[in-house]
Amino acid sequence: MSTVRAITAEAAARVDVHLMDPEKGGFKLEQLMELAGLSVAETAFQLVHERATVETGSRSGVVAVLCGPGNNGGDGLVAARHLTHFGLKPVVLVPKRVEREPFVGLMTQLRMLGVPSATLDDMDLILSDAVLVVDAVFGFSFKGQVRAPFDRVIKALKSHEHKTLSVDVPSGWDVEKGSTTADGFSPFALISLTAPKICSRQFKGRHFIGGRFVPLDEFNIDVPMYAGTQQSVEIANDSVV
Ligand SMILES: NC(=O)C1=CN([C@@H]2O[C@H](COP(=O)(O)OP(=O)(O)OC[C@H]3O[C@@H](n4cnc5c(N)ncnc54)[C@H](OP(=O)(O)O)[C@@H]3O)[C@@H](O)[C@H]2O)[C@@H](O)CC1
Ligand SMILES: [K+]
Repeated sequence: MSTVRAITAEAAARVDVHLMDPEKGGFKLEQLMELAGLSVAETAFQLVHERATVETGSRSGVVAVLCGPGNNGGDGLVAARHLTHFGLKPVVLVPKRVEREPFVGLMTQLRMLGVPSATLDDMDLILSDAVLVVDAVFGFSFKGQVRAPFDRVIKALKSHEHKTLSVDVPSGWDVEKGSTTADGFSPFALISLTAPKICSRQFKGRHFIGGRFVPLDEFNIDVPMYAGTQQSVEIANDSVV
């Protein structure tokens, strides 16, 4: 079995900076976020269909997308937009609005598509109704103890972990140490962007890699073998080293 090397939070931030340096990577944040969000949406769509819920009509087809105040949250907003075009029914929950781009534009795009934006008061209802929950609350820049109002969000995610896909890092996990409590939040699926973070060595669920924009060999990262037009690849959950 082939292995995939995990990277530290610091290495992940370094890759980000390099990619967005006009003299080096030449990317804009919006471009990377679009590709990251597309890979999240593709994976979420696959998981919804595997669970045979949309086809049987037994559930609502609602995908709850919980978005935090950083770029992880931005990935969630992009994913919600793609999911609408894929024929699913996302509902976004953004507990802390960010009044700068690309967040403002992404929220406008969602409004134009008629994607509902829920409040914390609706959270429990929406999570219960959802066929899949996308956790885009915190990514590789999360530090310390979860602060309000996100403590409430992480607690609610715990109750729905059996149907939660986490983006990049299970929210609330230390990016290196992982879950710091034995009975902590443990999502059933994770999509690591670019490369798994160190904490994912302890992750036991279904593990995907997405964010297909890193040049091969450039950062000493194990870029997975994406097939054809695929934006994400599933890896064996004990293959992260
Ligand atoms: N190259 C790639 O792979 C790409 C990756 N991308 C994505 O970007 C993600 C990294 O994004 P990021 O750096 O903006 O940080 P992220 O983790 O979303 O959160 C920061 C926010 O959380 C807050 N916050 C922190 N700790 C907290 C606490 N304890 N309790 C409460 N709040 C806390 C913090 O607030 P502050 O501490 O600043 O007040 C800040 O607002 C990455 O994981 C991936 O998903 C793509 O979009 C682009 C290409
Ligand atoms: K997350």
